[in-house]
Amino acid sequence: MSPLLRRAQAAPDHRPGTGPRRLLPRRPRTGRTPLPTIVVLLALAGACALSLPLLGLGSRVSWGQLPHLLASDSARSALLLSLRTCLASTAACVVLGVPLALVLARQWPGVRLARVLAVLPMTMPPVVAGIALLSTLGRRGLLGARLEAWGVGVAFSTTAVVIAQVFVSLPYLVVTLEAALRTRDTRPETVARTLGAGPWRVLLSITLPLVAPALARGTALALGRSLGEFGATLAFAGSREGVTRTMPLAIYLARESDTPTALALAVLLIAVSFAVVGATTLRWDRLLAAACPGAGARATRTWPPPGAERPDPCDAPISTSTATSDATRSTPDSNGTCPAATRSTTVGPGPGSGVSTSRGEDLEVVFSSPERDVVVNLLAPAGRVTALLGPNGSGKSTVCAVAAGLLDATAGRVSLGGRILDGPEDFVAAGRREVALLGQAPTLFPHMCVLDNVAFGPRCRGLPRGEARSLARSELAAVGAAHLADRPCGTLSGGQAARVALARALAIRPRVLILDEPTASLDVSARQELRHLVSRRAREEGLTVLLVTHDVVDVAALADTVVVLEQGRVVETGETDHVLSCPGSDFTARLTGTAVLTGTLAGSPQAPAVELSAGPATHPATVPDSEPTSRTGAVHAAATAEWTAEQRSEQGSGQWPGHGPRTIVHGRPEEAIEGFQPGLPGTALVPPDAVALYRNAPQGSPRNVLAGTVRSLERVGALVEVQVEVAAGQRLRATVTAGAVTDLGIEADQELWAVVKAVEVRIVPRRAPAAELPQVPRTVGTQPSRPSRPSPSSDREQT
Ligand SMILES: Nc1ncnc2c1ncn2[C@@H]1O[C@H](COP(=O)(O)OP(=O)(O)OP(=O)(O)O)[C@@H](O)[C@H]1O
Repeated sequence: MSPLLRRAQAAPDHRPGTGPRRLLPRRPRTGRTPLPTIVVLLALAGACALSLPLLGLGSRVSWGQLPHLLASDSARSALLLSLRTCLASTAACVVLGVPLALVLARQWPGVRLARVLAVLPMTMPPVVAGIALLSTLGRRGLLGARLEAWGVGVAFSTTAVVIAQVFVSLPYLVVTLEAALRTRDTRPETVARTLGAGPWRVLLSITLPLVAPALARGTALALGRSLGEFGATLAFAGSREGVTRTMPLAIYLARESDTPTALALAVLLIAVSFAVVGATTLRWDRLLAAACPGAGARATRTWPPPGAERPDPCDAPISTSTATSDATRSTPDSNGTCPAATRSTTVGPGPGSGVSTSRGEDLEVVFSSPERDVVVNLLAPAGRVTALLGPNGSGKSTVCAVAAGLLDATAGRVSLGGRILDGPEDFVAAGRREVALLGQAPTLFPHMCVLDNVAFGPRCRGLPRGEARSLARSELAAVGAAHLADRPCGTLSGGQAARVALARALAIRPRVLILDEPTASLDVSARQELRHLVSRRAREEGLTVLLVTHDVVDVAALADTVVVLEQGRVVETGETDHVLSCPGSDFTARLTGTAVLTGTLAGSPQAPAVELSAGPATHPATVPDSEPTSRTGAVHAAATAEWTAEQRSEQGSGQWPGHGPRTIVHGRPEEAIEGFQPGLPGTALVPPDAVALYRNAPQGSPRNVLAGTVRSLERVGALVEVQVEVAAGQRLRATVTAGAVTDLGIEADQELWAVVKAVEVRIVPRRAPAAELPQVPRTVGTQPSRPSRPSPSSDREQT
C-alpha cells in the first residue's frame, strides 16, 4: 500500500471533500486529460502576447472623437476602397482556391512540390511579393509589356490592389481547405457514386458541404489577410487616394502627420477583421434554424428541437412480422402521437407493399486482380441470397467493389441478367448498374436530414424533388423508420442509421443488393433487427443479394447459397444447409465450430484418413484407468484422432500413448473425394457433436480414440468449450455443460481421452498454401483502363 493511502486510512476521517483530511489524490471530474501546469502558463503568456498590443493601441485612441475622425473624406474613401477590393479579391480566392485545393489534395507525381509552391507567397516578405508582381504585370514586366501594347495597364490601378491581395491571401484559403480535403472521410462520396451521383453532384452536394467549415475558415483568413495587406499593394499599386490607397496604406501615411486619425482607422480595421473572422466561428446552422424553423431539419444538429419532447413515441423496436405493419408507421404528429395512416407515396407496387416484384437477376462476377492476388468466378443467382464468406483479406470487399463498379474487373466480366456491366468493351459506372452497395458503416450524409439522405439516389436518377421525397418516405416506412424522416443524421443510433442506410440503398430500386458486413458494428438486438429487415425487404423485392459476413447466424438466417473465398480464390460453394452441416473448407469448418485437424492423407476415398502432424508426447507415463469413469458424460467435442494399435498396446503395457508420431484420424467413407491422393496434405473436419470426452481410456474398440491435453476452457453462453490439444498445435473442441466440467473434473493441462465417430468426420484434401497457388498471369490486368474506370488499386483511397 502506498504511504499516501496508509496516511489517508489512518486519518480519523478521510471522507472525500473534508478539507485538509482529504489526502487521497483528487480524481479528475471530467473525462478530459488535465493539461500540465507549464502548458497552461505558456498558453497564458501567448494570450498576453496577442492581446497586450491591442490593449496598448486602445489606450492611445481618442474614443470620444472616433466618429468625427472616421467621417473624414480620406478615411471614408480608404474604408470603401478596402471593402471593395477585399470582397473582390476574396471572391477571386474562392473561385481559384477551391479548385486548386481539390487538385492539391489528390495524389499525383509532383504534388508535394506543388503544395510547397502554393504556400510560398505566405512566407514571402510582402514587399518582395509586390516586386514579383511588378516584374510580371508592371509596364516592363513579363506579361505587363504585352498588356500595355493592347492598351491594358494593370500596375498602379485598383485592379493591381486586388491582384496583390489575391497573391498574398490565396494561400491561406488553399492551405486550410487542402488540409481538410486531404483528411476528409471519402466514404460518403463513394456512397454517393453508388447511388448514381455524377462528379458535379458529388462535388457540390457531398464534398464541399462536408468541408464547409474549413472553406469558411479559409475564406475568412483570406479576407482578413486582404484587409491587412500593405507591402505588396504599396510596391505594385502605389498609394493613390481613392484608387489604390486602402486602409493600411492610409494608416501608414497618417501615422506621423495625423496620429489620431491613424489610430481611429486602425481601430476600425481591427473591428472589421474581428467581425469577419468571428463570423466564421458562429454556428450559422443553428442561427438559421432559430430564425426560420422550417429550415431546421436541414440545418440543426440537435434533436429534439427546443420545445419538443423526448422520447419519440414511435421510436420502438420495429415489428418485422409483416410489411404492412412497418409500412403504416409514420411521422408523429405535432402532439407526438403516431397517426395510423401513413403519408407514404408508393411507386409501382411500392416498398413494403408485400407484393413481390422479383427484380433480381443473375449476377455473374468473373475477374482477376493481380495487384490483390484475387481470382474469382462466382454467380449470385437471381432472387436469392448468396453469402460470401472468407477470412480477412481473402478478397470479399474486392468482389463487392468490382460488382458495384467501384473497381475495374480487369480481364474479366461482370454481368447482370446477361447484360454486360464490365467487360473488355463495356463499362457501366457505379450508380448506373442497378446495384446497391451497403457497407460496414451506414455512412449517412451528415449534412442532410434522413429524408434527404434517402431521396438522394432518386434525385440523382432525375426524379423531381417532390417525387423523390415521396419515394424516400415510403422507403423509410418500409424499414420502420418513417418517424425519423426529419431527423438530422447525427442524432440517430447505430441501429436507426443502419435502417436508414438500407432504405437509401433500396430507394434506387436496385436489382442487386450488396451487403458488405452491414451488421458488423451493431449490437446483438440491432443486428437481429437488421437481419430480419434485410431478409424481408429482399424477399418482397425479389432482389439478388450478395451478403458478406463473418457471422454464422447471418449465414444460417439469410443465405440460400454460400461462396467461400480463401486467399483470393473460391474454395467452396453450395447450398447453405449443406455447407453448414458438411463444411468443405477450413474457414466454414471454423465458422461452424468444427475442428480442423491437418496432416497427410492416408487410405482411400472409401476408407479415408489423415495422419496428423507429429507432436511431442505430453502425458505422463502413467497407466490410465481403463474403466470409463462413472462420470463418463459423453460430452461433445469438435475433433479427434485415432488411438492407434501401437498406442493401445502401449496402454496395455502401462504406457500413456501421448501424442504419438502416428496419430491417425479416420473419416467417413465416400465414393470419391476430389483430389484425394495418399501422401498429399489433408484435413480432417470434425463437427462439434462427434466427440465424447473421457477422463480415463475408453473401453471397447472405437476407431478414433485420441489422447490429449486440456488447453483451454471457455464459457460460450450456458455451455463450456473445452479445447484439447491432440497433436502439436492441433486442438479438438468440445462443447460441454458446466455440470459435465465439474463431473469430469476438467481443468487446464489435464490429460483426457476423446472418442470421435468416424462417420461424422470429413476428410478433404488440403488446399495448397498461397505461395503454391497458380500465379495470375502478369499480362492479365495490365490492360490500360478506360478513363472512366476506377483504378484497380484506388478504391480504398476513395472509399
Ligand atoms: N487498395 C488496395 N490496394 C492494394 N491492395 C489492396 C487494397 N485493398 C485491399 N487490398 C488487398 O487485397 C486483398 C483482398 O482484400 P479485401 O479487402 O478484398 O479482403 P476482405 O476479404 O474483404 O477482407 P476483410 O474481411 O478484412 O474486409 C488483400 O490482400 C488486401 O491486402
